[in-house]
Order: sequence, then structure tokens, then C-alpha cells
Amino acid sequence: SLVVAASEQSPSSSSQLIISRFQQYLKINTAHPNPNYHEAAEFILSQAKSLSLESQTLDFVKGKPLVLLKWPGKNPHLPSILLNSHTDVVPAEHHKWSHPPFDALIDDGRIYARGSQDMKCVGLQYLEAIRKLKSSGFEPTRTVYLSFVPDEEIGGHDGAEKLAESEIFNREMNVGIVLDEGLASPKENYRVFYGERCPWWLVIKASGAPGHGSKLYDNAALENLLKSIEIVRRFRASQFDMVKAGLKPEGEVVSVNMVFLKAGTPSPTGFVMNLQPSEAEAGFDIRVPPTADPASLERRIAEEWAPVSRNMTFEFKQKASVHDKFGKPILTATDSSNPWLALLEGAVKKANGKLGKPEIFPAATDARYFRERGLPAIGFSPMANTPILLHDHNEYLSKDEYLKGIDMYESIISAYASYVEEETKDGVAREEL
Ligand SMILES: CSCC[C@H](NC=O)C(=O)O
Ligand SMILES: [Zn+2]
Ligand SMILES: [Zn+2]
Repeated sequence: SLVVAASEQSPSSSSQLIISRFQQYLKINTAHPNPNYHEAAEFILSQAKSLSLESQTLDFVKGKPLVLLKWPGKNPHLPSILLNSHTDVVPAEHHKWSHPPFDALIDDGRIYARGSQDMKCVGLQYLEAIRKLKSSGFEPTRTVYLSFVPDEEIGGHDGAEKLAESEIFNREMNVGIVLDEGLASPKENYRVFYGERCPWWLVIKASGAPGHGSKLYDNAALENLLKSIEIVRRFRASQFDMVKAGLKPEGEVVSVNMVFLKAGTPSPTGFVMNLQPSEAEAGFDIRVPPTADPASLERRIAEEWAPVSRNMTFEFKQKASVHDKFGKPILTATDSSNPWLALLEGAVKKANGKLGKPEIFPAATDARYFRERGLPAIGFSPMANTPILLHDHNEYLSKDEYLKGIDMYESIISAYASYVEEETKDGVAREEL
């Protein structure tokens, strides 16, 4: 007979099912500003049901469901593992893509879709790895949680931040380690992150006397703003030069990029051309490494970028703290005090992958909300030999890399969920087993 039982399906047809589930998730349009969170939550819940995972939907904020799944461990007293992923994606300019961003079409082995790298891949890879572990009979010693959170791309305030400060997180879940997103790697090494830069979104404003377009005079608003922009650009170049010279990795310098410029007196045909405006402003996306001195950067902003002496003011639209409440940089330990990094490395190796040196993530992720609470959090998205296309046009992930990533998580989750030897250096058990 041509009928084949599901359990006897060839590896290739089971791969096809895995890929088609990924496509299904990618086709749900969860782009801002109107993400379809409801459909994404339904999809995740249906996957959880097929895996017999416990599930609940947390409605911290109306219209923004956060799905929490649980795979109970044999020893519920051990700290649990949290596998986090965000369900939202950034918008796409449809007409600039070679393949529509929410059709998840496959071309030449590549799956094209917004979210294919950032980070629907990871969310579903966790689940596919659990599917494989379950069918192999694996039983976790530690409890494994999975959180599918909204709003990462707009700051995470109604998503991961709410979860991290919730009653359930702090009283019930007893999380000991968090895995969250990383970045693709164009080389054969996977990248791994132990911290991230803090976003400071700065707006500087200049004001000055208006004047005739023909008049040369000091302290015009635009003149003053341009002086600041020149100074900011010099600083930007000094930071970028260190990266170009190989003196510092990308995550360890301050980045400053101008993201808007606003000035001029509108007219029906554009702007009034013979009037120097009385106000001008510019916006900057600044990223501050946890290793930088935030006070000296703030001084630089107040004294050089927006000085009162040039009639300038400034305001932060976003200003994440670089230090924790003890004044220490918010970083996950990379030494032997943190067993999870070595476990990750070993697990990746076991699945025939290679891990690069731990880095600081250049942008922001939800991991910071967990690190702020003193928990170790590691950023990792298993995509090697892949160009970094997050937030770009034609974001894609190859089928093969996606499938390989599932093997990585199978190895990682089994290592993490089985890990019990938590001992201090003198051999005294730190936890009661
Ligand atoms: C202010 S939080 C912004 C978070 C966003 N994260 C991913 O791109 C980022 O811009 O890094
Ligand atoms: Zn992301
Ligand atoms: Zn993103």
C-alpha cells in the first residue's frame, strides 16, 4: 500500500512538515503598527497542544497576549529554563522586496519573510526541538518554560518587561537561565551574546532669531544645530574608527546615528526659501555599551552637543540604564561562575556547530529585562553562513540552516534541562536537590 504511517514518514517528509509549520507562522502578519497578535497566539497555542505542553495566555495589556508554555521537569525544585522569543516583527516596504514579506515563499532553498531571522525562526525552533526530544522519550529534569512575547520591536514595555516584573515570574517560575535572540553570522561560527548596548534616543533642539535669507548673522537656529551635528559626527567617526581598525568590537563602542532632521518654514510649494527658521531639531539613535561611562556621555551631550551657550535644549525619548541598581554594568557572567555558557558551547559542539566568542549585542533585546533582575541571559539565534538581514529588505533564512538550528536547540535544551551539578568551588551543593 502507498499509505505510510506518520511514524514511518521519511526524514524528508518530516522536514517538509517542519518547514511548512515555519511558513505558517511567518505568514501571520505581526508587523507594527498593527500586529496580529491574536492569530500568532492561536498558532502557538495550537502547536503547544500538539506537543502536550501546558499553556496559558497572559493578558498583561489588552490586545497584547503573551503566551507562556510549560514542560514540567522531574525536579520542580531546580531553577527552570526560560526560552524567550518575540512574536512581533518590524514593518516591511512590500514593493522593495523580491518576494512578498508575508507569503513565506521558498526560492532556491531560502525562505523569504519578515521575521524569518528576527525572530520567528527561534520561537518555532524551540518548539520543533521539543517535538523531537519528546518523540525520542527525553524527559527534562528542570522545568522548561517558553514565552512568546509581544512588542519587543517597540521596546518590550507591554511584553517582556511586564513578564519579568510579574507575580507569576517572580513567585512561580523560579527561572535560572534565559535564552533569547542573537544575530545571524555570515561565517561558520554561531554568535553568542552576554550583554547588549542600551538605547538612548536623543532629540536636540536649537532656537535663535529668525532672519532674512540673505543675512549673515550669528546664532541662527540652523547654524547652531549644524555646529552640534558636526561635533556629533566627529564623535561618531572616532567610535567607528576604532571598529574599523579592529581595536574594538561593534558592541563595545558608542554608536550615534542621526535619524531625523526637522527645520524650515513650510509653504504650499515646499519651504519658504528666504527665511532662516527660528527653530531646528535633530534626532539621534545612540547605543551605549554596558562597559561605557554613562555619566561622561551625558556630560558630553549637555556641554558639547546641546549647550545652553548655543541656545540648545535636549530630551531623551528613550534612555535605558546602563547600570543595575548596584551601579554595575548589566552583563551576564562569562567566567566559570556561569555554567550555562559552557553548557551551551558543549551542546552546540555536540550538534556539530561552532560557537564564537561571547559578544555584546549591538542593538537592544528583551534579554535586558531578565538581566536587570540579576538573571543570566544569553542571546543566541542559530544561523551560521547567513547574511545579517534583520530589519532589512528580503530577509530570509535557508531551509537547511533552519533545520540545523533545530538540532542545535535539541542538543541545548537537553543539556540545559538535564543539568544538575550545581556546585560551588569547594564542592558544597548550592541548591537542595
Ligand atoms: C528602545 S527598545 C528598541 C528595541 C529594538 N530591538 C530590536 O531591534 C532596538 O532598536 O534595538
Ligand atoms: Zn528581534
Ligand atoms: Zn528586531
